[in-house]
Amino acid sequence: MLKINNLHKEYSGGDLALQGINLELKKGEIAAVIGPSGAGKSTLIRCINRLVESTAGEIILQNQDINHLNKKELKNARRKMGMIFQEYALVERLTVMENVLSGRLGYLSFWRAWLRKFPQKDINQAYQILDRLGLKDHIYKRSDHLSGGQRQRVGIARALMQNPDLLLVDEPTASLDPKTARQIMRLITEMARERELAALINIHDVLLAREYVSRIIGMKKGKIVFDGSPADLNKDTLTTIYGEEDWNNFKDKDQENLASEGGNDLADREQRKLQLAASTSN
Ligand SMILES: Nc1ncnc2c1ncn2[C@@H]1O[C@H](COP(=O)(O)OP(=O)(O)OP(=O)(O)O)[C@@H](O)[C@H]1O
Repeated sequence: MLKINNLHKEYSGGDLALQGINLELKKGEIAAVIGPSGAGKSTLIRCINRLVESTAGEIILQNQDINHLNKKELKNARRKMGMIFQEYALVERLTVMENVLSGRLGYLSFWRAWLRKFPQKDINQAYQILDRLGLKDHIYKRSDHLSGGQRQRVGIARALMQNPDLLLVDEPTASLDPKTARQIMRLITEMARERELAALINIHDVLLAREYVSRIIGMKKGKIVFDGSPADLNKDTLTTIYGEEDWNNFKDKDQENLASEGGNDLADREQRKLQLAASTSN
């Protein structure tokens, strides 16, 4: 559903953020993008919906060449791409419901959008999604009265309201505590699976990526240097992505992180330990 061919991005200051990215994502496929700071992860995600204009290369989304769409065509194509941001990007003074409904703005006529006059079916859909995401009791609260985890759920709900085919997710857990981060990552991947959405998730937390997605894309200096399953992440591949480090401790660190993650029930933690053991056994 998404095919990226030889994508380049050079920022005006001369930074070569993307240097020949080739990538294909199938319908319903969820991939995490990992890599050191400055690798180009955010730039890649933002080039796909043209929040950042790429310098060369092709982005084919459902047979449309995104880089060559006019304004109206781009508006329509963007409806199919739900974006979830690290800092939530909510309108703070608006309620949860108003923020979620704004995911439908791209579908309304100019006057309906101007007057914020949403059809009843959109309002019903918003209630359903908010219920599914555990926000039923917060629907009419102002967004700035919510916790970080609740705000990110609103961000997820708004993206889902677009009825997207692709989720573009930029560091969704970076501002959250470890337990909330896991809940958010679980929700994003669950919702994508339920709706058969493809998703590209830029995330710094390798453990979370490894736990929740089956495909990991590793970037370094604007290039893809790893594309494989979580089980393929080992000392050598981590060194390729992040550089030299004592990765022997990586497994022990997993266990420490588990121990410090208070509040999870035992079964959940045992399950995670088993997954970690399986993925580090080679
Ligand atoms: N708006 C911009 N103008 C100029 N250079 C930029 C801009 N945004 C990013 N860059 C540069 O492009 C390169 C890639 O940045 P990008 O933010 O995509 O990396 P990243 O992997 O997402 O990093 P991080 O994990 O720290 O967010 C970096 O060298 C960065 O300095």
